[in-house]
Amino acid sequence: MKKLFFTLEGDSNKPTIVLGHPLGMNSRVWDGIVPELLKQFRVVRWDLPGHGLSDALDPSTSPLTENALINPLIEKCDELGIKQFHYVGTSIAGMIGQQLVTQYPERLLSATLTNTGAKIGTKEAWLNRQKDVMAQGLESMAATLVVRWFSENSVQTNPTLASYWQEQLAKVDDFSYGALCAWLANMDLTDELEPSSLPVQLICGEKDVATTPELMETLASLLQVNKLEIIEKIGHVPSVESPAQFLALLKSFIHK
Ligand SMILES: O=C(O)CC1=CCC(=O)O1
Repeated sequence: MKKLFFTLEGDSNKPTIVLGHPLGMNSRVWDGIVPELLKQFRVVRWDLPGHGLSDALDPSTSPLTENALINPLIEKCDELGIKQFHYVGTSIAGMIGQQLVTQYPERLLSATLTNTGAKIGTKEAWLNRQKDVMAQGLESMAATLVVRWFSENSVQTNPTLASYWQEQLAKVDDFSYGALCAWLANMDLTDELEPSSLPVQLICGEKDVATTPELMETLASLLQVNKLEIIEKIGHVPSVESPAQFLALLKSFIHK
C-alpha cells in the first residue's frame, strides 16, 4: 500500500488512543474531541487510503485483502513503539476495531466501536455503490451520500455540518473509495467474532440509518458486550454530531 497519513500528538508518557474514521470522511472527524483527549492520552489518528491526506490506492494492488486496512495500522504502531493502545473506530473503522479484538487482543487496552456492525449493508448495495462511483465520480454523488451520515436534528442545529463533510467527501479518491466499498461488500465478521474478555464499549446513534441500533445490538450479542450506548437524535458520526456526549462516554468508559 502507498503512504498513509498518520498523526501522532501528545505526551509519550501517557497511554495511547488510536482513532479510526468512517468511509468517505477523514481523521478530522476527531477534531472536536482531540484537544480534550490530549489531556489524558497520546493520540494517533490516520486517514484511510485515498481519504484526507493519505495516498490513493494503486489499482494494481486491488482488490483489498481482508487485512489490508488493519495491517498498516499495526505496522505503524510497531514503528512508533506502541505496544498497547485504546482503540476507537467508527463504521468501517469499527470493523477494523472488531478485527483488532479478534486478531490482536494483546495489543488492546480497550475498544470503543461506534456505528458499526459485523456486516454492514449488503454485498449487492456496496458493489452497486462502487460501480456508481467509478461511473459518476464522488463529486456528483456526494450530496446524496452525505444525507446518510447525519440526523435531521444534527443538520438543523449545525447547518455547516453537511456542507463541510460533503466537500470533504467530494475530494476522496474515487478508485480508493470504490475499493473500500468492495472491501465492505466482502467483509462479514459474524463467524469470526467471539465473546471478548477485553473492555469493549459499543456506541450508536438512535437515528443512524447506515448502521442502525438493531445492527449494533447484534454486534453486542456476538461479542457478549453489555455496554451499548444509544445517543438520542444522533446519526452515523457521533464524534462530529455530538462531540461532548461522545467524549463523556469515552472518558467514563476508559477510566473504569
Ligand atoms: O456511507 C455510508 O453508507 C455509511 C458507512 C458505511 C460504512 C462506513 O464507513 O460508512
